[in-house]
Amino acid sequence: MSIPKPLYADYIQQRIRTVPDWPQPGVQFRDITPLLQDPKTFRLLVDTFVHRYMDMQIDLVAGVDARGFILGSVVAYELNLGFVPIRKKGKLPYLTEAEEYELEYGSATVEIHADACKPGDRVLLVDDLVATGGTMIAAARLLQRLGATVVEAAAIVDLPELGGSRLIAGQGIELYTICDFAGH
Ligand SMILES: O=P(O)(O)OC[C@H]1O[C@H](OP(=O)(O)OP(=O)(O)O)[C@H](O)[C@@H]1O
Ligand SMILES: Nc1ncnc2[nH]cnc12
Repeated sequence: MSIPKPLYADYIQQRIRTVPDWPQPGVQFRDITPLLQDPKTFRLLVDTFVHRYMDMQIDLVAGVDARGFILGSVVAYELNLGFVPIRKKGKLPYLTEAEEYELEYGSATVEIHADACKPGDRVLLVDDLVATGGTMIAAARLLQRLGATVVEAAAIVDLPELGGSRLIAGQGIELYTICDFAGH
């Protein structure tokens, strides 16, 4: 059964700006900065996630570098939980686990501190957007390698035509998004 759309999904979606041909021709960039800038939509956005997760016995919230930090840390704070940053390669100072993933062109690596969570932890994974799904899957693999259970992956936006949400589901990871956009 699919998860019903949250009450304010349209209100939130209307405040996401589309910038054509950025960062390269053909890409429709879904810019969440207007959503964050407006205090009412920012609060609605955070509250939407808090309402969804407040009864799910989450132990920890993990957010993906960089836009996943903005949302994930506030959601963690509101849920009275700790926050774990999953960072791009070379930024974390202590012992790390790393996972490489494919981008549209080339590859990238995300890292997590080896002691960021412990076996059995129930983790909520947060990013702003799912496109090809590579980032979310790599982040989930890092958490799983440390023995955590990814209770759900959550994002504001899904771009279903890029196939990421299907890939994430294919990995057995539950995905919750507030709105989706056609096209890239
Ligand atoms: O589903 P995918 O194809 O993996 O794409 C989604 C990722 O792309 C964007 O981050 P980006 O890599 O542009 O980094 P940034 O947050 O530093 O801008 C976005 O914030 C997601 O993390
Ligand atoms: N179209 C898009 N808009 C915003 N962030 C993205 N990350 C990958 N594709 C994106």
